Amino acid sequence: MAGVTFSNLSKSYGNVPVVKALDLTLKSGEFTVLLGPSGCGKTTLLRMLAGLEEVTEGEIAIDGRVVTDLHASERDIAMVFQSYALYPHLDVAGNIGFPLEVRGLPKSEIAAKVRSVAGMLGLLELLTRKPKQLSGGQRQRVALGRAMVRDPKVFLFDEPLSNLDANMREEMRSELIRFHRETGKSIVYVTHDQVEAMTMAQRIIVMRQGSIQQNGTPFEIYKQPKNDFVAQFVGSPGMNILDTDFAGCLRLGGAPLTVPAGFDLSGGQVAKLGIRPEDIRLGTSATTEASLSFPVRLVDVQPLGATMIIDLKTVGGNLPLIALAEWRDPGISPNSEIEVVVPISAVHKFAADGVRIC
Ligand SMILES: Nc1ncnc2c1ncn2[C@@H]1O[C@H](COP(=O)(O)OP(=O)(O)OP(=O)(O)O)[C@@H](O)[C@H]1O
Repeated sequence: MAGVTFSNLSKSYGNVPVVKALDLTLKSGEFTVLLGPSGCGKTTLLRMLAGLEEVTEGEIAIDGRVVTDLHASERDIAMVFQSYALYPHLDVAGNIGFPLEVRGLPKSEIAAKVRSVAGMLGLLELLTRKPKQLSGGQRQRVALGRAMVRDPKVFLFDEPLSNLDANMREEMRSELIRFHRETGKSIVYVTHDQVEAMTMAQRIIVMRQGSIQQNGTPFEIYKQPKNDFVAQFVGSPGMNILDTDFAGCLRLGGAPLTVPAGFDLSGGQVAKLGIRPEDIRLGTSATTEASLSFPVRLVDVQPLGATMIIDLKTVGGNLPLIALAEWRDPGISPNSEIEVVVPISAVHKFAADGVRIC
């Protein structure tokens, strides 16, 4: 099975670099998600892998074979786009079977392969429909079927679910996970949606401005973000990052903060504290864990259903802080003060340049 290696890979448009000297190896059979904000270079990287975009510098290898200068058709990959890119004049069977028609396979073999793939994707009832007679989710399944029928070494997906409504997205996420489990194929999947990344990926590559910020499992990315950018980008809502400084003691937005014994300040290197919204407890409810606690003002509460987002501001420093808790009456009204408690095991520390301090 196919692993992918990018070596010192760069891409510039004119003199604007969009992928910068990137070194990355993707394991064979892994479901890898390229995650990052709009414009960070994810699609460009995927298109270079697909052979749809020229490389400015560096090398790409699939399965140990250098493909940098090979035409897209010689790379044994299949790409599924956000826009589906189906042929409107062909029915579902025609669209799925198209790559095999091009290869000149016998009609009976094509029909058998199309039925097998359509069966896996729940499309057997729809084989004679045209794309315009299908829902968005069904169209995306046809696009997936057209990629699957080729049995490529690597599947590439470019934000394939972003045109679907929330329910359909959830359903397709489950199908893609099942598809990967059943085929064991290498998948490289581009998205800026961190929920998609967390739910489907075995490995997440977080990108920003053409460079890799972190390469890790979803657990590593969430629990041990390498810097404050990853910490804030991953999570919904993202991690709170609070500026600190030292003036005799640790201060939070200028207000003194008492830290419990065992809270290592790494010789004053800590410039920012990171706290996940779900790790914040409201009120000084009894905890046996060593914790940070400080006063905040309640700004607003936004119920989400099972949970609620609580907007807070630190007292003294006026730093915004978001907490996530089970939906209930917070027991206080806007502008009143309350103590928040955060176990020190849940506090992330970052240096002034944003790099994680372990
Ligand atoms: N053909 C092009 N000519 C010039 N600049 C381009 C071209 N294609 C992409 N870019 C620029 O390269 C940068 C990276 O684009 P890319 O599409 O790879 O980002 P992305 O991370 O996939 O973003 P999105 O999530 O919005 O699709 C962007 O600043 C974009 O404007």
